[in-house]
Amino acid sequence: MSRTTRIERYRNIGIMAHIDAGKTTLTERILFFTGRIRAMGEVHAGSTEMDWMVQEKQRGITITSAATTAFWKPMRGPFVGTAHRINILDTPGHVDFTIEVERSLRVLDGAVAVFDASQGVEPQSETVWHQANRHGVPRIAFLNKMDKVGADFAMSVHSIRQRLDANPVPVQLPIGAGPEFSGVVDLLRMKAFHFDEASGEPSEREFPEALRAEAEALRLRLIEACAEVDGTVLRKYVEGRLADITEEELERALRAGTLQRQLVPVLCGAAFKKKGVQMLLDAVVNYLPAPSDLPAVEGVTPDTEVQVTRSANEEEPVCAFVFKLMHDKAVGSIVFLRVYSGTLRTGMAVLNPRQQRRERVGRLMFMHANKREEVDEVHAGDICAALNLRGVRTGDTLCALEAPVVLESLRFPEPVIQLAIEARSRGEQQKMEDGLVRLAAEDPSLRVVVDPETGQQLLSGMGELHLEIVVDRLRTEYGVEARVGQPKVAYRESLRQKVRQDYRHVRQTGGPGQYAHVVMEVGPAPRGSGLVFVDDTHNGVIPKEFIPAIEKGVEGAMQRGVLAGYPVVDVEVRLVDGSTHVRDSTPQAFTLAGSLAFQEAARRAGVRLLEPVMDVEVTTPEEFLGEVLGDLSARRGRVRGMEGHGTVRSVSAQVPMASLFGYVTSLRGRTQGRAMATLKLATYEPVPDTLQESVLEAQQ
Ligand SMILES: Nc1nc2c(ncn2[C@@H]2O[C@H](COP(=O)(O)OP(=O)(O)OP(=O)(O)O)[C@@H](O)[C@H]2O)c(=O)[nH]1
Repeated sequence: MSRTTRIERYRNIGIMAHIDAGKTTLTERILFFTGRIRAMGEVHAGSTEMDWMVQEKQRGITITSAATTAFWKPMRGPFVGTAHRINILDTPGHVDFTIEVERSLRVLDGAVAVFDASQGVEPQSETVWHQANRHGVPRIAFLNKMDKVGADFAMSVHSIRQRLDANPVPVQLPIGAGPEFSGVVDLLRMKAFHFDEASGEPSEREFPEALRAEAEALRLRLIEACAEVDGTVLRKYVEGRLADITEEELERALRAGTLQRQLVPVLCGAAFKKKGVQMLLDAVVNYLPAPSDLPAVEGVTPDTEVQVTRSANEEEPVCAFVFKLMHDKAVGSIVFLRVYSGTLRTGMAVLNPRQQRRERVGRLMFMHANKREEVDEVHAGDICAALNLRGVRTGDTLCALEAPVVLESLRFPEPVIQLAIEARSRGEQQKMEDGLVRLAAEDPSLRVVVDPETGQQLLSGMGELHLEIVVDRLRTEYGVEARVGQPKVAYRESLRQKVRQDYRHVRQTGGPGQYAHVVMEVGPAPRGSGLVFVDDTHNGVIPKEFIPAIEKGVEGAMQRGVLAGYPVVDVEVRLVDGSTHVRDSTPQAFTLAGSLAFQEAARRAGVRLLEPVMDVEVTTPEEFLGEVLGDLSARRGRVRGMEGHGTVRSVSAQVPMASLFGYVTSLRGRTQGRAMATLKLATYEPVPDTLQESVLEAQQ
C-alpha cells in the first residue's frame, strides 16, 4: 500500500496551551468537524476521546499526549478543496508533564497556541512558548473562549506581543465579545461571517459598519506585516496601491512569514460553542508547514559522528525517531514514531544505533486516541505506532541497516522531588518492580532507583502531582497498593574544593590479586557540566584500555552520592598519574580504584547539598496579594517581579522546593480557591550550611 496523501498535504501539529485554555475541547471539536467522531465528548462528563486514561478522566486534565489523525479540505485559501491529512499531538498544559510537551515539540512541524481570551498569556503559556522557540516550531494563535465574560481580543493580542516577545498578526476580528460573540471579520477578504448558534457553521453576512474602522486598521497592520516578508506586497504597499494587493498575495506572505517564524497569525473563537474551529482548520492548512516545507533533519553517523541529513522523501533510506513508549495490557509495548525519511514496512529489519541492536518491525498502526488502525507501511512525514520493538527507548533512532544515522535525543528534565515507596508484601514486590520499570520506560522524567540502605524504591520526578499519578497508576494498572513515604526534595551533592588524591587498590588474598593505582585531581566543575574527565597521564603509566574503566568507577560513585545518597554533580577529575601490575591489573580493579579514589577525594574536598529552587508564578486577585507575598517570604521565597491588569496580580518568585510541599493546595485554601500557581525548576543552589545540618539529621 503506497501513501494515500501526498506529503505536501500533511500537517503534523500540536496544540499547546496553559491548563484550562481549552486544548482538549478544541481537539474534540476538530475531530468532530473533520468527521472522526460523531458525538462530541464534554470534558466535564469525563467522556472525551483524547483523555482516555483513567486518571485523565478523573482529573479532567491531559496527562498523556495522544496522537490522532484527521482529514480536512480547506474552505478558503490557496489549498481550497484539497484533502489534507492533519496529525495532531495533544500536549498537556500542566508543568509537571513538561516532558510530554518536550517530546511533542520535538516531532511536530507546527503548532496551534491556544489562549483563554479573557486571560491573555498566562505563565504556563510562556514556558511552552519558549520551549517551542527552542525547537523552531512555526505557530498560529487561537484566542479561545471569546464567548466568556471578560474576553478581550485586543488585550490578548497585546499580551502575546509583550509577554512572548512575538509578532502577532490578527487575520480576524471578533464580532462582539462575551455572550455577544457571534462571528468574525476575515481581514484578508474584508468579509464578515456569522457562526450558527447550534452547529457553529460559518456563513457570510453583511459587514458590521461599526467595526469598519477597527477592521481597516488591523488590515493595514496585516499588510505591513506581509510587506516585511513578500516583495510584491512590499512594492504595492510602498507605492500606496493597497487596493491592488490580492488575497492570494496576502495568503502567500502569511504562509511564508509563519514558516520563517517572523509572524504569528491570530484567530479567535469559542471551541466550546464550536465557533471558529473550521476557520482555524483552514489556517492550519494554509499557514503551517508540510514536512516537505522544512529543512532536512540532521543527524550523525553512529561511529564516526559525521553529520548527515535526511529529507522528507520516501525514496531516501528510512529514518524514524522514537518519541514515546506506552505499555498496553493487550498488545504490550507501543512505540510512537515520527518517520522523517523513507518507508517503514512490517517485517523489515532496521537498526537502532544507540542500543546497537537490530530490530524487526512488527505491526504498524495509526492511532486515534485509544483506537488503532493497522497498516502495512508508513512513510516520511507519518506519525505512527509500532508494536514489538523490544529494545527501544524514548529518544532512540530507527534507521535503514545500510544507512545508519542517529538523530539528537530528547532533553529530559531534572527531577525535583523524591518519594520512597515499598510494596506491602513480598508477593507484591515483584509486581511493583515490573510496574515501575514499565512506567519509567514510558516516562523518562520519572527515575527509579533502589535506596541501598533501606532497600526501598526511590521515585524522583517533576513535582507532587507527577509522582502522585505514578503511584495511582501502579494501583490501577498494576494492582499494587504501595506504601508511600512523604515526598522529599531531590537534593544533589557538589564538591566544595579541589584536592589531589593518591589511591592504591591492592588485594592479595589467595587466587589472582587485584592491583590498581591512580592519582587524580578532583574538584568542582561549572554548573551543568556533569563529569568532566581528563586523562592527563604520560608515558603510558596507565595503559589506555584501563582509562574508561576508571571513568566508569567515578561515574558510579557520583551516582551513589557521598554525603547522603544524592547524585554528585559538576565534577572535574584529572587523572595525572598511576601505576599497574603486570599480572594483577584488570579493568575491574581500575573501576574499583576509580570509585574508591573518588569517594575518598570527595570526603576530603567537602560536599555540600544543592537544592532545587523553583520559579513560582502566582496569579491572585488583588485582595489576597498581601497574604500571598507574606506566605512566599515565609517559605524563603524571593519575589522577582509583579505585574497585573484589572484586579488580578501575578507575582513571580523563586522559592526552594523544600518549602513548597503542598503549596498549591495551601494557596487555594488561603485565597478561597481564587489564586493559582505554577512551579517549575529554575536552578540548583547550595543549601545554607545551617540548614544542611538539619537536612542531614532528618535523613538519619
Ligand atoms: N466559555 C468557554 N469555555 C470553554 C471553551 N473551551 C473550553 N472551555 C472550558 O474550559 C475548561 C477547560 O477546557 P479543556 O478543554 O479541558 O482545557 P485544556 O486546556 O485541555 O486543559 P488541560 O488538558 O487540563 O490542560 C472546560 O471547562 C471547558 O468546558 C470556550 O470556548 N468557551
